[in-house]
Amino acid sequence: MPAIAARGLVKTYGKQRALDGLTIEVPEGTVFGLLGPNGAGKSTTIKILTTLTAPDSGTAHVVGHDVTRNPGRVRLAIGCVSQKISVDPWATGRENLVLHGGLYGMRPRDLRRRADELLERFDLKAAADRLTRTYSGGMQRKLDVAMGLIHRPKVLFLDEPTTGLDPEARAAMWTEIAALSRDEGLTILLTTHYLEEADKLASTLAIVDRGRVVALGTPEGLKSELRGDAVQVELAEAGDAMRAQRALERLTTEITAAGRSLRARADDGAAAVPAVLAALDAAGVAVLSVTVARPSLDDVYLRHAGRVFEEVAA
Ligand SMILES: Nc1ncnc2c1ncn2[C@@H]1O[C@H](COP(=O)(O)OP(=O)(O)OP(=O)(O)O)[C@@H](O)[C@H]1O
Repeated sequence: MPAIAARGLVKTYGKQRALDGLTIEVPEGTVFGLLGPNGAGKSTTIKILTTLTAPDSGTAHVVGHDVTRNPGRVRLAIGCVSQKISVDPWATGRENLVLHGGLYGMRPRDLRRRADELLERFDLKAAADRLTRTYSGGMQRKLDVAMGLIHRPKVLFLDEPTTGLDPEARAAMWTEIAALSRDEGLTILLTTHYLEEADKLASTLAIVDRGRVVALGTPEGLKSELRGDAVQVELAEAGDAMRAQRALERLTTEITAAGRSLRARADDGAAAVPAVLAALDAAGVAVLSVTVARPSLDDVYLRHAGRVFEEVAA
């Protein structure tokens, strides 16, 4: 039985179709990433799976319980860490954990022990009895995740767990999330805008666009579907994009233009560079740079959603 199974989820807000038949299945003990730009439908999916809102149609089960028929069972089995930090700034780290565990009706002795265990695990022991308003963003985020785990859930939902963190705190959070799934067999569903985060953490990835899953697989599998290298050309003038596109048609495939950037694919990118430069020069197109890279998740996104990820996110 999968830990999470959602089939054909549809959710509409007024005229806005947030989910348009989204289907995912998450095996127990794995980290599943929902990757997509702002407005793709990631948070709406989490809201449905965590019983905060009901789908217009479709079904969803979490650890075997139907989210609409049996929300109480689902809530006991899951931990949620929402996009916004939910720690009480006027309580200490330990108090936050105890307050949160109390909501689940945990017994005081067990709760104290579990709070200590989590403070230790998230390296917050020294700060445990300080008001959390004195914590750094990274520490607050760690406490937030610890709160989500207080009642020993089987499935943890993390909605953009590293948004707003500096690179160091982000890397530390990645280490924690990977360890949670590896050491404790926790099933984790996370949403992210960061291609790098999805690449690093998720064993399976669903790329979401306009409320649907447009690509599904392991990060490596998705990347290896793409043949050859990605060639990116920065033009001096956006007005040259059409001419440049035509000049590259015989040398590369899958050419797309966005502003002054052109992306294309070539079997051997490095070998294609001189020919690309020569063809653009012959067409009278001024070039600022040409770069070649192995396919990234960005290329996977472009292939499946027909758009460049960063642009959509911006
Ligand atoms: N309560 C609401 N009322 C109206 N529209 C909503 C509501 N919640 C979400 N939407 C709309 O539904 C669409 C999907 O939103 P959702 O928050 O699920 O996307 P997301 O992928 O999580 O984006 P983000 O990365 O910004 O959190 C968006 O167009 C959004 O504006």
